[in-house]
Amino acid sequence: MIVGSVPVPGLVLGPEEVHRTVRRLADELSTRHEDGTVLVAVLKGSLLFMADLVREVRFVPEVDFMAVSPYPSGGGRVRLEKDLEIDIEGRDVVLVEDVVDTGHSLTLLRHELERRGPRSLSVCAMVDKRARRLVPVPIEHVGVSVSADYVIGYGLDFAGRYRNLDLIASADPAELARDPDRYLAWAYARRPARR
Ligand SMILES: O=P(O)(O)OC[C@H]1O[C@H](OP(=O)(O)OP(=O)(O)O)[C@H](O)[C@@H]1O
Ligand SMILES: Nc1nc2[nH]cnc2c(=O)[nH]1
Repeated sequence: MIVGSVPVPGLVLGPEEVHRTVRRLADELSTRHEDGTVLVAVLKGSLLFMADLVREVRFVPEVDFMAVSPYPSGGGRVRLEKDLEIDIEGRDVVLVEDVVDTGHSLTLLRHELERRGPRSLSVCAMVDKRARRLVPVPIEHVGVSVSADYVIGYGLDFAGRYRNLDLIASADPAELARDPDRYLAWAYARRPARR
């Protein structure tokens, strides 16, 4: 979105809508899951989402973390950077993702978790960029589907910025590549007042 000569991101979900979305997803999970369900967050982007989700679910979750990263050679290949600490065989597992883009990361993660023999496995993703998908992969619980190419906020960064925002916005990656701080003033002006 361009206002005058200053490009600004498009708001996808404001802080209230983010919170409502997390509550809805937590309700969905709570109808299907019971105490002991393992919530696996994918680092680093799922940091805020996971922190909010565990406070909204109505069962006692166990939490663990994984991380993946693309091979430098590219081509959509992804490798596991950090593995779980717990054994998930026979457990109900929910993978908590901030965003699904091409689907390469989620495909690897689903495969990795499935082969360990969980009792059930589902995915809860805050943002689904469906139009960008290169590999079809199931997502059982979706927060918001967006047509944007690139989103920031609520865990999603550009060069380390914007993760700590309570909102989700679409942004122009070319603009961010030119100036990673481009949207900081816009974003910080929208931070909720401190309680
Ligand atoms: O569907 P894909 O194209 O594979 O993209 C999705 C991946 O991208 C994000 O991580 P990111 O690489 O931004 O790392 P970060 O969470 O550590 O910032 C997200 O957490 C997924 O793991
Ligand atoms: N920040 C950010 N990271 C991503 N990784 C994959 N897609 C995205 C996105 O839209 N935004």
